[in-house]
Amino acid sequence: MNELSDILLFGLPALALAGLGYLGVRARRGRGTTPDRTAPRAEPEVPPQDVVTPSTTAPSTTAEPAPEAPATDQPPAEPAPPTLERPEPAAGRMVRLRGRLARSGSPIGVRLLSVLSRDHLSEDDWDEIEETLLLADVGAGPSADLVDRLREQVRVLGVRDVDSVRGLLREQLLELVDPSVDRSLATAPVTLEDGTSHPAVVLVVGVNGTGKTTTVGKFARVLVADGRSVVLGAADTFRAAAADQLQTWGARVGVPTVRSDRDGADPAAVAFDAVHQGLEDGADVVLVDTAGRLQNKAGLMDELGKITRVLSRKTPLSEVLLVLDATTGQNGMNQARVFAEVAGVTGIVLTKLDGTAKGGIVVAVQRELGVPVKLVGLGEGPDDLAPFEPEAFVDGLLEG
Ligand SMILES: Nc1nc2c(ncn2[C@@H]2O[C@H](COP(=O)(O)OP(=O)(O)OP(=O)(O)O)[C@@H](O)[C@H]2O)c(=O)[nH]1
Repeated sequence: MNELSDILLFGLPALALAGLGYLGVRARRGRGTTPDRTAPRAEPEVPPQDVVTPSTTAPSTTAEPAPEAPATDQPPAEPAPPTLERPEPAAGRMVRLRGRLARSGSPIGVRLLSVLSRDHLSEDDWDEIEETLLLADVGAGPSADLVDRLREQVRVLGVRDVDSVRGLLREQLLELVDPSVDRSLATAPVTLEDGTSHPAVVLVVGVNGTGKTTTVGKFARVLVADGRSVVLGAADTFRAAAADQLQTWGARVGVPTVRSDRDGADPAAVAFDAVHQGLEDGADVVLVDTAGRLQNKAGLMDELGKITRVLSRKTPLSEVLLVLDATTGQNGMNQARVFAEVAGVTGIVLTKLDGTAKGGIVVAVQRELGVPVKLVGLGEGPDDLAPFEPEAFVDGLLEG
């Protein structure tokens, strides 16, 4: 009953507000609501929504040019809708990591190989190898395992030349990252028992500043590049600018954003409205950004618990992605544990992997949580989000 009243109290007003925030699409089509006054004014390139098709088909990536303004005293024509961006396909983006790591200074692969190719490997050398792995956040257990296995192989095979050592190291690192894990993202619409088709709902959680909103924006582009229709839900109602930020990301590729105009609105209500909108539009995927402030575990549990409860009453959650900042090391691991416990995480997005020598956190977080890394952030560019590929990752570490 409480939950029902939550929806009645917060859901309905937020639905109305979200209607306002729906980039003006309804207003422009003459359905009587007011246009979105909160669309970021500093973004003149944001197209009017009626250029965009927020429904089952992928938004057109080129907009029709506006007709010439008539030379009469009629009201001035609307400005020409700008061309929507055409995001790059996501396949193969991981290879960028190599170049990005090379710029980061001391990739672990270079350090490991320089020790491993010494003529006689002393105890100190093996300690140095283990220390390098630890500094890269591989974690104590996996680092010790890798050193043991390498020691054994080097002893048995007696290899010293750099190419053979590189081969052994590559094999061992790959085993730690585990290429056999299923890293696919559940973004296909789901058919419920009653035969109705629902959008895949992806909830994105994580601590502020890890790159959550940016990741949701980049992920929308990945999906659009793949021909999917997407609705964004700005359930990070704690920071008003986060909704603007998300809306701008979406508008660049013709994806609508459901948001509330009220600071501190109920995030569960906004998330609910986003899913409702996705259903109404027949969208393939609804991506929901959350605030996830980690002031205390109970607060987080309340907030995320309510969002998941309210959403799953409408449609099942397809993915809960935890965004972690690769540069935060052990601190990131502590956050990961709390979120995994609270939110039922199904995949990790590791951001800021560019420019850090701490890529080993991929191994640590997967081992600790038993959840695979599915996406990685490789920079601040709009298409710098890549599906995680173990081979390309290890090659990036070794050859960066
Ligand atoms: N170098 C780099 N920067 C990134 C990456 N992903 C995100 N960022 C940057 O990280 C900063 C924080 O990103 P946001 O998306 O605002 O973080 P957030 O977690 O949503 O933070 P809140 O909205 O405050 O909750 C921004 O400057 C992003 O450009 C990445 O993969 N690499």
